[in-house]
Amino acid sequence: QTSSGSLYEELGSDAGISRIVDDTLLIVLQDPRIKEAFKDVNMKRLAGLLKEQFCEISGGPCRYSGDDMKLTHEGQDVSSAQFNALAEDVQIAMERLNISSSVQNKLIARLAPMKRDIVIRK
Ligand code: HEM
Repeated sequence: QTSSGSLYEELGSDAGISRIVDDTLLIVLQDPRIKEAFKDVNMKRLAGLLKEQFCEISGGPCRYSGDDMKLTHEGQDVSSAQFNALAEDVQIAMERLNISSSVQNKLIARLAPMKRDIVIRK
């Protein structure tokens, strides 16, 4: 970890983010709290978009090419508990990849503000 390093670099750049996203989605598909929501979703496509998104929000060189979070999750009826479950799954994936908790917390902190767009239901 260099002093000039962005969160993107701390996460292991493209290869590291790729592993985080792939592992997260495997955990999500086993997670009884949220797996149902993804049963008809093209997971390969979702993985590609999440990689772009995580890269961009961590200060990497990618640009997210998907739909905005509000539009995407409208009609999914995502609850606050489900949002928290997904964030927890991202954290579990990072923990298993031996990413330090300070770096884990930084990524989670950048995902947290998306909650207001993703969760409509109170
Ligand atoms: C930190 C939280 C989350 C992030 C960053 C996130 C991010 C994304 C992204 C980038 C996409 C792809 C957008 C596109 O298709 O253009 C997506 C799609 C989707 N998300 Fe989320 N999401 C989050 C939470 C959730 C939760 C909690 C649920 C449900 C339990 C959920 C359900 C879905 C579903 C079902 C799709 C696929 C929509 C479709 O292809 O029709 N998401 N999400």
